[in-house]
Amino acid sequence: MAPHALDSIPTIDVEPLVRRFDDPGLGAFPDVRDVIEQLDHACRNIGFFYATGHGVSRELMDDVRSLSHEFFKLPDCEKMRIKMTPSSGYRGYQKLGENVSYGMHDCHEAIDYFREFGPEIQDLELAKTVMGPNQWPENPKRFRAVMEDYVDQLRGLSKAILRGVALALGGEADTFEGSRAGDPFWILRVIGYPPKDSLESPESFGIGCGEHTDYGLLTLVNQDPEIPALQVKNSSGKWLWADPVPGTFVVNIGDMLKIWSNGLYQPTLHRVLNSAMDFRISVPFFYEPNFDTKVEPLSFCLGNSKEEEKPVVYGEHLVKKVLTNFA
Ligand SMILES: N=C(N)NCCCC[C@H](N)C(=O)O
Ligand SMILES: O=C(O)CCC(=O)C(=O)O
Ligand SMILES: [Fe+2]
Repeated sequence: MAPHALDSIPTIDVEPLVRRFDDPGLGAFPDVRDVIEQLDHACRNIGFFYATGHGVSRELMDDVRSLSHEFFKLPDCEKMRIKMTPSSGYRGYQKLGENVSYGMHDCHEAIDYFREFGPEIQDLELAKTVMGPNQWPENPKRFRAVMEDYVDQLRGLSKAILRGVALALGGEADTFEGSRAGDPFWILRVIGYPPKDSLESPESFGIGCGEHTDYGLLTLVNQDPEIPALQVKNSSGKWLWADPVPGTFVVNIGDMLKIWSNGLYQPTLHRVLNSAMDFRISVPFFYEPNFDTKVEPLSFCLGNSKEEEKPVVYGEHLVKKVLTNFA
């Protein structure tokens, strides 16, 4: 069935999935079935939804963003102490305009954290590009501990949502575990979008973040309240605002889910416009497959399209993206 273009982004209360996460009969509960149906609808038709009932406290979500504000307010020389370079595995701080989307300098500064590799991956030639220690600032003092706690919680939440997505596709709940995504790579991007009229040469930048799809399985975005900035392109090509709804995550699917679902769940183009007068923070968490996994259509998804999606090794896809982002 062709996707049905939605004119608004649905909200899904994922609480039953979170509460019953470890129940072996997960897919049989009526409340879980209800969530699965909503997930299927959202993933087929728009690839985006707001998640409520996710169990991450409002205090933690707010804390993550306010520590990020504090960091970006520091003088440049202090921020540059955790500068991202090729030898840091592209992990660390990038100043305004360093990230590039399709040739335009994005109007944001950011810190990238990537999952650190265990010994099995350390020997992989492919992993060398993004290998290195994560870089944590000395200030704010609580930054590292709070972000690490946040990553732990979002890993658990993403796994729970993906159990629902797996059931929605008609697979077993643990489809995205084990050798597919049981040892998930992840990325945390702490992003700051300055108001454009605060810049000395606004003409040298593109928009906050140029249109793109995300690279992996699932993205969970925690954005500042009251600043509409994120836009999502629906299947009729219309840009919809994903306005902030305090206490929710904006969730979207990534490139790898398209391959695994053989085209049924397509990642959606989105972009960021920073037209507000205030500095905006957004902290997306990207939950990805195992770094060395070969992603190919799931056997029970082959019938979703006449053509078969081409397999890719997730790590190759990521490295290619990272290298073009900082060209
Ligand atoms: N890990 C993820 N998904 N990061 C998204 C960054 C998107 C901007 C990037 N310049 C691009 O064009 O892809
Ligand atoms: O800032 C946002 O709301 C989203 C950023 C984004 O799409 C990304 O970093 O992939
Ligand atoms: Fe994105």
